[in-house]
Amino acid sequence: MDVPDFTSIDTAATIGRWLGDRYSFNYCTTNLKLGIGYFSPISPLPLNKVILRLEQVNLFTKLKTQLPGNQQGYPILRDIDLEVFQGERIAIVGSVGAGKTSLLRLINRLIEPTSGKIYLENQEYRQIPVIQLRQMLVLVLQESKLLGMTVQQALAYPLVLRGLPKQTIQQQVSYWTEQLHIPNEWLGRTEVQLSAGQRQLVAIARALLIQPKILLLDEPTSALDAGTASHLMQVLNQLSQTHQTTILMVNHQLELDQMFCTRLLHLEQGRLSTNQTVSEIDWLELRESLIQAEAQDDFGF
Ligand SMILES: Nc1ncnc2c1ncn2[C@@H]1O[C@H](COP(=O)(O)OP(=O)(O)OP(=O)(O)O)[C@@H](O)[C@H]1O
Repeated sequence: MDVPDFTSIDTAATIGRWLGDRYSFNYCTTNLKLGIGYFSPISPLPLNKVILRLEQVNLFTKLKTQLPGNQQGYPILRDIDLEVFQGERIAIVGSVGAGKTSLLRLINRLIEPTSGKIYLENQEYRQIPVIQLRQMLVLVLQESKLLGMTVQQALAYPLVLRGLPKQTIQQQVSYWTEQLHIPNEWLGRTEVQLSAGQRQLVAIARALLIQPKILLLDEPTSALDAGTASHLMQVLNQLSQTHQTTILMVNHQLELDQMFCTRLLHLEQGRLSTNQTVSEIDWLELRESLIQAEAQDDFGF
């Protein structure tokens, strides 16, 4: 995408169009559409089991130099109430710095809320041993590390920790690498020998190998080409339908959110302004609101 032409007379309109492309229903999704064509229709979910619940969750980050009168720190997430049903596919959108990644990190317990409670299958987070929590939910961030391992070792590692027999581990690794079209040549490579997109795909494969109940994905297609992204979404779609895996995904491509997800959360300055099923969303209004918020953040209008 080209950057705006700041010399243009109609700068605001140019920037608006530029930002608009980012939230476009067509941007980067031409090939995705082909993939989406393969999606089996989203079957109605038996929304009968709440798997995750957030109650009045607030997150403040303390600044090193606190301003007088602001001893609480900087607000990142405010008054988040959320119920997630098993098998839901939830898109999280919001402009830069709205708190999307922080929400995923909270749910994955990489950070603790300043106040409020989080429950997984009705058990309060602090009562669940972290090791057990890590097996139930997995977070894939945009930048994933292989921690000095080869791809093969990194993929096998979570299963080795579980003490599974070598043959089972090999079968599982082969199954998921095949599913995600990860070629055998990558298996001997280390992190520095992989592109950003290859690393992203390997990180997702590793998450799927853990077979979590909840999969947290931070912009899972950001480094992938359209064809690979489309294939990934098909795999995730199938996983969600066959295993009732719950997926929460930060993603800026609204068309993909509309096709793949069952519900959408819109975060605005740390608050949940929208929490609706995809059929209830006014997509054009949402797009406009995202563009406006970003223009305000970036350009002050
Ligand atoms: N460890 C931290 N210390 C201080 N502030 C932080 C920390 N982590 C996040 N923040 C702040 O919290 C806010 C939300 O950050 P977060 O990364 O969750 O936003 P986001 O919606 O994921 O943004 P983006 O779309 O740019 O990834 C930002 O203002 C950010 O500067």
